[in-house]
Amino acid sequence: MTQANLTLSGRDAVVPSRRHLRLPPWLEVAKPRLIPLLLATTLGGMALSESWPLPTPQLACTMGGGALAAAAAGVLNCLWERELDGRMARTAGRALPSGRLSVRTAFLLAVSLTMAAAMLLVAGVNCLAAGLALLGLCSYVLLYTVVLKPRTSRNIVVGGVAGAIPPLVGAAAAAGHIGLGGWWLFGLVMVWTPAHFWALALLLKDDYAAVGIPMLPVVKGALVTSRAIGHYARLTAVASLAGTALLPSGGVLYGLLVLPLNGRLLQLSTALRQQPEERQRATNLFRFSILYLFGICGLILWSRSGTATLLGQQVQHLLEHWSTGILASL
Ligand code: HEM
Ligand SMILES: CC(C)=CCC/C(C)=C/CC/C(C)=C/COP(=O)(O)OP(=O)(O)O
Repeated sequence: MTQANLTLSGRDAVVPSRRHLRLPPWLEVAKPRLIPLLLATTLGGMALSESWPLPTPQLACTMGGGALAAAAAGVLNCLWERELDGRMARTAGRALPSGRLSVRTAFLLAVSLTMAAAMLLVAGVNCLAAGLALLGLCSYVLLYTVVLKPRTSRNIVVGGVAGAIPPLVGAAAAAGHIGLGGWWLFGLVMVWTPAHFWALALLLKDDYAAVGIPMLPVVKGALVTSRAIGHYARLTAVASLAGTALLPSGGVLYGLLVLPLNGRLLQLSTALRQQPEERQRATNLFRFSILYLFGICGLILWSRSGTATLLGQQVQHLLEHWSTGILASL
């Protein structure tokens, strides 16, 4: 398969959900396939607060408002990049560049989604959560899409702050302020983003090079990118362990169960570092990066359940018993 063909089908081969049916134009521009993981990190931010679990109406308003804000951000990103998308193989068929959706309709959709998100979060949650959601929207559209993406190869190191804001929205929704746990998950998503996206960017570098977007693989090549990915993967693995101390309950169990996730992340990033040009290795890492973050958020949520708390206490008792026995035998 030629490079161009692989790049053309790169989207289908790489982005997990691309094999599904095409969505209606007005839904496609909202980038709905990103929203489940963004909401998972929002839930993770909530579960890290002492106020977890939330009353159902507050939980529903937070998730609904977060989804609407992320959708609005996606539409605004597609609006701003419609000309650029039209020139890249992966995105040329999108609703705006292909004319399946008008700019006017998309703009009205973006304004409606933004207003609906703000109203739902202010009325059903609190002003801090609403303000943070709008900050996430603005940082994705203005800071990343408009300012950083076309200018610097480190665009997602800073631009990643946009995708890391949903945990802050969740923490603010649960407790009315952002505690240490919320900031920890914010930081974890920040350091997770480069490995997530640069693995994909390795597969799409011809696309980005053709339109002059200075993604790291275009500017520095596959070897430097794979090294940077390894650096951030290690940073992610270390940062994830802080959850053991920051979770209000079930931290020991979380700390044990996060180890295989980190092992796989480091294994895949090391494999890519050994063969940076091997496209399947980049694909494997990109796909796993999504499962990894779902896994982290799933562990955070589960560790706050009654079952996990009981199990965690037993594991902690066992560990204390073993350590006492080891010390006694020395
Ligand atoms: C600035 C930071 C980020 C960049 C530049 C980025 C970039 C991308 C790109 C280009 C795609 C392929 C999209 C497509 O072809 O339709 C993608 C897919 C994806 N991203 Fe990221 N991403 C970022 C942050 C995030 C964050 C924070 C999350 C969630 C917490 C996330 C979740 C996903 C998911 C779930 C997919 C797969 C979507 C699908 O299956 O169609 N990304 N990302
Ligand atoms: C709270 C809140 C609303 C936060 C916003 C979070 C958000 C929507 C993050 C999106 C991250 C992402 C997938 C960027 C890709 O943009 P891209 O332009 O590089 O992707 P593309 O090339 O596929 O269009």
